[in-house]
Amino acid sequence: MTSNSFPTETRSYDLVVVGAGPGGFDAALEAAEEGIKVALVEKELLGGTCLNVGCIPTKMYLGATSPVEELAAQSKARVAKGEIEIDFKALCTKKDRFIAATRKAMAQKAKKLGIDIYPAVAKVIEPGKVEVSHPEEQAVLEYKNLVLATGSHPTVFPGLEPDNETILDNTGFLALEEMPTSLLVIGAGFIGLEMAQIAHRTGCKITVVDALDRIAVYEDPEVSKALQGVFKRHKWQFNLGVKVKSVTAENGQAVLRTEDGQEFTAEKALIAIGRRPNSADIGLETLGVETAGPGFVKVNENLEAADNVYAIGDLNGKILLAHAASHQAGYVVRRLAGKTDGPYEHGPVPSILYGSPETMRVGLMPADLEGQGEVKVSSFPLVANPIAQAYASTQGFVKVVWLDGKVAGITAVGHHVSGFTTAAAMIVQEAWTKDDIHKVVFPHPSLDEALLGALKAEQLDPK
Ligand SMILES: Cc1cc2nc3c(=O)[nH]c(=O)nc-3n(C[C@H](O)[C@H](O)[C@H](O)COP(=O)(O)OP(=O)(O)OC[C@H]3O[C@@H](n4cnc5c(N)ncnc54)[C@H](O)[C@@H]3O)c2cc1C
Ligand SMILES: NC(=O)c1ccc[n+]([C@@H]2O[C@H](COP(=O)([O-])OP(=O)(O)OC[C@H]3O[C@@H](n4cnc5c(N)ncnc54)[C@H](O)[C@@H]3O)[C@@H](O)[C@H]2O)c1
Repeated sequence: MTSNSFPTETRSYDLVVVGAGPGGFDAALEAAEEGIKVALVEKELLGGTCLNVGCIPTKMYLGATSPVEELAAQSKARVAKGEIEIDFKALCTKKDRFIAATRKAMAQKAKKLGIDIYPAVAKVIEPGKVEVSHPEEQAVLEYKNLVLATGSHPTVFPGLEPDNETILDNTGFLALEEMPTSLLVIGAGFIGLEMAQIAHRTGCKITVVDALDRIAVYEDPEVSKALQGVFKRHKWQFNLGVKVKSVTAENGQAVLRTEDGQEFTAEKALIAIGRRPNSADIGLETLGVETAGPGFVKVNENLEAADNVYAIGDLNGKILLAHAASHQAGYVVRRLAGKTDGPYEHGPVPSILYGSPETMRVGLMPADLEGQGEVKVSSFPLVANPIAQAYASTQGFVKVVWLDGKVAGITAVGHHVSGFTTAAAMIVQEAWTKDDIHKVVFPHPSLDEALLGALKAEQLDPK
């Protein structure tokens, strides 16, 4: 990390940002672009969870291994045959190089904008003052405004703790030099399902265990069902509605025991059961900041946790997504620059579970709208779409959710459905009626036409 030398005297800034993930880095960058004097403190790596052990490495793996699924689909349709061999070592090198180059570019951009970067642990010592410490150095930074963007870490419980050799969390999984031959995936959420797909594509046998009775629980139940249907055809073993008692490393194997007495063994286990905020040890008590649940920082309608102290991104627990953190950063900077004085509003935030199939969701689903008006759904199966046919990936559908005749939400499951997410977000944001469909020309042939088909389809009561 290109760093600022540690000062012996106290330095003063208009804005001190703690954490250089998508929230903190974007806040620092946008503030500097507004002419605000900024210090950015990061104790590990520029880019935070997302760049180093989250969004980006998982997508590098999913992208590189995607041809495995595409060939498998064409081979089932008997139009192609053969095998794709993934050079996992080469993939790891490519991923590491790309991430390092991105960090370097980030540091250069920050330097160009005059941001002082401190590679240090930050802690608020009193209102208006942050101590930054490094093994050998320490300094105090004074702030007029403070943005806390310290992110989150994997949830662990006694008995469910990674050693990052046999029992992995996301960081351990992404540090593997070779994929295991079998993997126990504990938690069928975003991380579990994306990482299970990566491992599956390298030939790994997958066993999924979740406390709930369906996978991808944040998705519409029909989407979860379709997703699970595809993974079952991949011969993944599902054990849902099961409470995990412990997972331990025994003789070089991962052994999982459930509360109902079942035992599963595999070469490795992945624990992906949610995230907890990094809110301990950052000096919140000196600011009188309140937390909720496992420590998510409570913020007001302006994302303020205390006077002139903002908490954004995973730390406030509103939406644990990188683009949500960046959007919150943009709002805070506009507020500091005097460009807005209204409350934070974000409109529909899209969510995508990557892989093949993918899921996309934006806006509200029928379960969110109970008792709110006349709710209808219309859908279109991918099997009737020529591009889905061309890719021999016809499992899945697009579903539009209507509230009182206006689009309130859109979801989809299938190969490459993330491609029309931004279009879907705009349609939800503008709350299209059926008449608005003619405002935009949809290209032909395209997967987007499945979205058009769902918008045009008969509106029915939700199941
Ligand atoms: C495997 C995985 C895949 C993901 N994929 C996606 C995806 O595809 N799309 C998506 O939108 N989201 C994804 N996410 C979620 C996304 O990574 C987070 O929502 C996002 O990183 C949150 O950004 P943030 O800035 O709030 O925090 P973080 O990115 O966690 O950054 C916080 C930073 O603060 C630093 N820090 C903490 N405490 C201190 C301190 N006291 N002093 C100095 N520095 C400190 C940390 O070192 C860290 O660098 C994924 C997450 C994981 C784990
Ligand atoms: N593509 C993306 O946008 C993406 C990808 C990865 C992660 N993320 C973000 O990271 C966050 C964390 O991901 P995650 O997969 O860890 O969490 P998650 O909340 O998506 O899923 C956690 C799963 O673990 C299960 N679970 C919880 N406790 C359990 C227990 N004791 N035993 C068995 N199962 C248990 C839950 O029922 C749930 O299905 C997500 O909320 C998401 O916001 C996003």
